[in-house]
Parts: sequence; structure tokens; C-alpha cells
Amino acid sequence: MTQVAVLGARGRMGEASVRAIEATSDMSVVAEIDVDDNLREIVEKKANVVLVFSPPGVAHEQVQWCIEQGIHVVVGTSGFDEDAVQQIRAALIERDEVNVFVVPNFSVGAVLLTQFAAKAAPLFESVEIIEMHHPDKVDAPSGTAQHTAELIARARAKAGSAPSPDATSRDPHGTRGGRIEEVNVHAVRVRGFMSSQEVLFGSEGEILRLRYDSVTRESLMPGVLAALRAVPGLPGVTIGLETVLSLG
Ligand SMILES: NC(=O)C1=CN([C@@H]2O[C@H](COP(=O)(O)OP(=O)(O)OC[C@H]3O[C@@H](n4cnc5c(N)ncnc54)[C@H](OP(=O)(O)O)[C@@H]3O)[C@@H](O)[C@H]2O)C=CC1
Ligand SMILES: O=C(O)C1=N[C@H](C(=O)O)C[C@H](O)C1
Repeated sequence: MTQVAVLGARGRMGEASVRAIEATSDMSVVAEIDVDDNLREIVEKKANVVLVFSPPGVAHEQVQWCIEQGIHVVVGTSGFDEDAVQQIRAALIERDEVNVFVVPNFSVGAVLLTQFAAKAAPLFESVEIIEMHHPDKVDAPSGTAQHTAELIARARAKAGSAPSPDATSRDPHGTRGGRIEEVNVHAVRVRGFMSSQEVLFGSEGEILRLRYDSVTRESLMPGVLAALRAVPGLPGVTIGLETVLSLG
């Protein structure tokens, strides 16, 4: 029986995850940690895996703490970019028995979109990302958009693609969006969305539009459970649910 501790347990993803884990026959929740709870409970309750859905501002330090305690970690919190992953790798040098699985998005649709986008990336002149989320989300861009932009940029660099053409020389309000490794990213926060993303590709005379929509947090639970089951067998740092889905 895998004993799971959930960080951010009373938040939107934490609550849904506790319910999903408790409904399995091979995993149970031994610690539900939220703001003001003591992390020591994770060790006292003998958790084998920690699932992290605490806010981006606190999750980095908490992941480091879990590594120091020798406990595997599944990171759901957004904002674990290349720098953050490097810090995890550095911490694992001292604790090479610990595995960390960073999952920018637990939705199968989102994982497939990201993979398709990386494939399409060198084949079009232009690419931009639009991510759409609920207005209670505290960070932008989404971790998913960050991950997608990094994979697109890597695929374009490998193919020697030129940057997307853009004649804009005046944009006093920043309406062209943010840039992640030369990919323009636009973050939308509108009530009614849960999590959606579109990647637009274009060449002369044609547009390819890739899109996914997650409309409930329950849609992410198969991915959460798959990641929790997989992490003990994934040495070091692994990024992206595609590893578990045998796609990437
Ligand atoms: N990988 C994926 O597929 C997904 C990732 N996410 C990411 O997960 C993160 C959480 O999202 P969501 O559940 O919507 O956010 P919520 O704000 O609903 O949940 C976060 C919870 O963590 C609590 N918290 C605050 N400080 C601490 C602390 N020091 N230790 C433990 N818990 C703390 C918050 O309490 P309080 O509100 O009182 O501050 C809140 O209950 C975000 O980064 C989001 O982007 C979300 C959905 C899917
Ligand atoms: O905050 C959210 O809701 C989500 N956050 C993750 C992200 O930043 O990509 C995953 C999903 O998009 C939902």
C-alpha cells in the first residue's frame, strides 16, 4: 500500500486528489497538509510519496525539504521551470535514492497537445500559445504553457528554424504577450474556464490550431494516480506525464 501525503490538501487540486487516492485500493492518504500545518507530519505518518499542490511561492522549498527527508515527490504545482529543475537535480546528488516527478499537466489531452505541438513546431513559420484559465489562478503563464513553449523552442532550435516573423515595433501595452524562449505566450483569465490551451501554427496560406480543454479537475485524476504509482520506479528527475503514457 502506497502511503501518500498531499501538500495543499484543502485547495482545489488537493481536495480532488485526496478523494481520488482514497477511492483506490492500492494507495491511501496518510497526511493532508495545508497552510499552517507542520510538514513533520509527513515523516511521522511514514508517507512514501508526497503529492505537491501547494502554491508556487512555497512549493519549491517544500520539495527540497521532502528530498532531504528521503521521500519521493510528485510535483503538480506550476512554475517548475528549467532553473527549478536544476535545483532539484542538485539536491538529488546528495539523496540519489529519491525520485522527483514534475508533471506540468495531468490531463491526457494536454499531454497529447504538447507532444503534437513539438512535432509541428519546425514545420511552420509562426507559432504562438494562448493559455486560458480560471481567474483564481495566481500565476502566469501556466506551467503547461511554459512546458509547451520550452518543447517548441527546443524542436525549432534543433531544426534550425528562424524565429517567428513579427514586424511589431510599438506595443506600449504589452499586447503581444510574454515571450518564453522566443515563443509568444498569451495568458487569459476568464471565469468559466478551468484549463485550456491553444497553440497556433502558421505558414503562408495555412493555419494549424491545436487545442485542449479540461473542464473538471476530475479529468486530471487518472494522471495524478498514474504519476503517484510511477514515481518510485522513475530514478532522478522526470518531467511530463508523457513518460508514463509511453508517448515521449
Ligand atoms: N499539474 C496539473 O495538472 C495542475 C496543476 N495545478 C497547479 O497546482 C497548484 C495549486 O492549484 P490549486 O489547487 O488550483 O490552488 P489552490 O489555491 O486551490 O490550493 C492551494 C492550497 O495550498 C494551500 N497552502 C498555502 N500555503 C501552503 C503551505 N505553506 N503548505 C501547504 N499548503 C499551503 C492553500 O491555502 P490558502 O488558500 O489558505 O492559502 C490552498 O488550500 C497551482 O500551482 C496550479 O497551477 C492546478 C491544476 C492542475
Ligand atoms: O491553476 C490551474 O488551474 C492549472 N494549473 C496548471 C498550469 O499552470 O499549467 C495545470 C492546469 O493548466 C490547471
